Amino acid sequence: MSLSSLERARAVERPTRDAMLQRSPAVQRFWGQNKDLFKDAWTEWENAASQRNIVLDRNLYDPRLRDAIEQAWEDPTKETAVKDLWQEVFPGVYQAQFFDPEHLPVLRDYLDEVANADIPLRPPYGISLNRGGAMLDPRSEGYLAAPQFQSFYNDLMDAYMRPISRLLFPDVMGYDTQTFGFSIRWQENKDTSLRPHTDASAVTLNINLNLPGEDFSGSGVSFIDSTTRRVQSLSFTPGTALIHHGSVPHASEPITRGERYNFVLWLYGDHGQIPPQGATGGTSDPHQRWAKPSGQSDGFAPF
Ligand SMILES: O=C(O)CCC(=O)C(=O)O
Ligand SMILES: [Fe+2]
Repeated sequence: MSLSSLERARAVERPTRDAMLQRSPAVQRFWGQNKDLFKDAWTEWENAASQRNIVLDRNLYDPRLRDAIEQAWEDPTKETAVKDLWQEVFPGVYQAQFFDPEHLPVLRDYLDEVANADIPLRPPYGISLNRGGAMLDPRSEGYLAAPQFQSFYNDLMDAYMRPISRLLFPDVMGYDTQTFGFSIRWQENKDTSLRPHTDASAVTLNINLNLPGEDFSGSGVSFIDSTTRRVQSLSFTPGTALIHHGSVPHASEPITRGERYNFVLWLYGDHGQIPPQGATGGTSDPHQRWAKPSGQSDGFAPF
């Protein structure tokens, strides 16, 4: 009897955490050789599993953000309503309510089902290996290839993140064709913090996925002003997001109690290009900002 893709994906022997941390060539081969198998397995899982009744759609967004975004797509000259929802909370760092806390359980239930699917998922290992996280973009090996998730992710990147980035950071225009993303789960005594760093992105959107009442202690993200050296710690409430140039130095402070969940999403240009330091951005008009670039993914993954 022949096994289904889902059964075969579940049966594949997985690389150890040590091998992943060492980035051994065998790990690379593992993801490369099983790429199509895992993609097929996610499709099969989607058609069969208990998450069938979970719908990932625009109801997840904060209603004010969703309305403003939808109006701007209809009439880009109304884009200021989107910009007005973002507050500059540190030089070059903006905050807004992004997902609706009341609807976040839908996304979190879905991600729990993903974890239970028992299909190998590659955790993010940019700066350290995060146990509870997953790669989200098709350019990444071992990404979350479930079709429903992918259409939600694509809409988030194309309809929300890119125009918001262009509005807040005019220099990002043209350095935003490529998408990249991962999820993180911060846990006390496990994956607790990240040292100060910059991201290899033109722009980074960091969206909190904690549910109302799902509290944690510590785990702020501190930002460093490159000009004044001032440091400020920013904290997340359920569904809030921060957006900043990847070049703004930041660090994840230790989590001391509970868990914090988030999506970290990047845009950058073809071949990993980011805007030159100090660029102010050319002149683009609203209709150019509210448009999806025609190019394809260049397949380049920063990590
Ligand atoms: O703690 C956070 O949410 C920030 C994570 C981060 O900076 C990164 O993954 O590059
Ligand atoms: Fe970062």
